[in-house]
Amino acid sequence: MEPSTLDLLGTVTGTVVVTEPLNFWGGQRVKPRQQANAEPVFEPATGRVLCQMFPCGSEEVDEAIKSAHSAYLKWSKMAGMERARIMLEAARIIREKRDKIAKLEVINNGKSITEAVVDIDVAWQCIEYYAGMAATLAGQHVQLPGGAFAYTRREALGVCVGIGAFNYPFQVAAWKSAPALACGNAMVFKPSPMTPVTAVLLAEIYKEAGVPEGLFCVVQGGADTGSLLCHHPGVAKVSFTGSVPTGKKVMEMAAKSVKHVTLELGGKSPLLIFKDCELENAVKGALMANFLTQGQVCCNGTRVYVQREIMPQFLEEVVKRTKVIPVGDPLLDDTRMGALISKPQLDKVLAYVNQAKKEGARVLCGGDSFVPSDPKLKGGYFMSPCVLDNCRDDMTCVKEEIFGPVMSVLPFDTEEEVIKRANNSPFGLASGVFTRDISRAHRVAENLQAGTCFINNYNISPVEVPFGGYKMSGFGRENGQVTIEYYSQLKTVVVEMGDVDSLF
Ligand SMILES: NC(=O)C1=CN([C@@H]2O[C@H](COP(=O)(O)OP(=O)(O)OC[C@H]3O[C@@H](n4cnc5c(N)ncnc54)[C@H](O)[C@@H]3O)[C@@H](O)[C@H]2O)C=CC1
Ligand SMILES: C[N+](C)(C)CCCC(=O)O
Repeated sequence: MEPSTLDLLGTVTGTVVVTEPLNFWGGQRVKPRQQANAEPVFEPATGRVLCQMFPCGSEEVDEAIKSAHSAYLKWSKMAGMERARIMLEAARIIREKRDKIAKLEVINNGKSITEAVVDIDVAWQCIEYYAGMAATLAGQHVQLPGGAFAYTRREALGVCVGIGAFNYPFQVAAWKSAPALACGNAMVFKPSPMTPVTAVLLAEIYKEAGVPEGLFCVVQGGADTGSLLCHHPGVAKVSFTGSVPTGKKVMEMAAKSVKHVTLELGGKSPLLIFKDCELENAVKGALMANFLTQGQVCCNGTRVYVQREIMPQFLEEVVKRTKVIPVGDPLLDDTRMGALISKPQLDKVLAYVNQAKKEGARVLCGGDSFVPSDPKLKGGYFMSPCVLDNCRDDMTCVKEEIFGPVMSVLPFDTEEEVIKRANNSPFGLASGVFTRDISRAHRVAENLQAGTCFINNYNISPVEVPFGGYKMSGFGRENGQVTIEYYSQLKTVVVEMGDVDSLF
């Protein structure tokens, strides 16, 4: 019997099997055309197969894009207020189904339910926020000589493609689709092949809210399906979230037909903790900067620079708190850290810890695979959160994005020195500073080369503020007013009121 993926309340880890089709276009779930190349999708907390992911081939991608295009023709002609009303309804439905969506997200992603609930809240807030902006889209009127004038129209781009990473499956689908839809576009979304099960819920919710059929489509697949989308002539824009190497490929593919591109890529963000900080907040900030979603967060502040005078107190406190983070069944309310996304990801992160040891870092806590006492979690991809001391800027753990719960702590002496060291990275997604000196805080924020700087907190990303990278962390933004510009184009209309003054 096919369980309904939204009939989950009361379920526990290790019990859900998803058999319903995970593609969505033409206003409904679509069965995969072929069973070839199926990939098992795992429940990270148990290592059990949750479902099969059947990648879409070129005919399916084509169908989805055609379906999105016909919806775009209707949607883009509607008034912003009309679009807003439907988007607000979608936000309301997400709010209503929040706990069930969060539960499925946990089962597929492995993060704690406490975090997943916040993710789903951020998703509906994002849709609500852009619903509010849909009716504000407007052009300018420009008076010209002789009674002539011009006006500008802010128009949709067409069919936009969203490609997501595994760490925030539902939220990233909302972050991309909300501004896209507000501007009058349609979207074809491809989730990560490791987390295919929740994007289709968003598609159903948009449909229930009243969008034209095909406006938000979901195609499943990995790199091959992704490149079909990036090469497709019917696509106007690709918004990509993922790693730097894949981002480069996406940009290259999009360049062939000059598609618009937004790239939200990886990071190795610095967090600067000055001796005049409020230490307890700085410690809490460092934990928030490193351990959300088992450390698999692009904007994490994984290079923690601590001013030498307060290093002993900082380390003592941060290690004390890291050691007591409850790791285990992600569906339990008390759990604060669940399982990493996959066995290969867990092995990769553990290998980074070993490499760090070889290069001279000292493990102050964690860094080992972890087997919870509950027997059903024996096959899960858990590890104990890790703090590394004795780090230097030239170590692998300080230079490369680990994408796991590993914090590298480094001492510094002066502001000038630490800014230079913090900026010495090809990445530039986020950064943070803890200090009580307000001039220093703003000076540091000005001088750090990153798309975001958090002052006296970390990893707070309200939908009202832009999020995105500098340097190799990408370009374009998500969230905030400015993202409207990344999902729309400006037309200038020039109007003559007199006779044509021809030179010929
Ligand atoms: N800046 C941001 O907002 C975020 C960045 N990331 C970054 O993503 C990485 C981890 O996520 P992963 O899912 O492992 O990244 P990934 O780059 O392996 O995959 C991301 C997405 O790209 C697709 N893809 C892979 N090859 C493709 C190709 N040739 N053409 C088109 N699409 C292709 C994948 O199927 C997946 O949907 C980390 O580096 C992390 O920092 C993750 C989350 C947020
Ligand atoms: C939600 N937040 C801010 C912790 C992370 C969002 C970026 C990402 O998708 O990794």
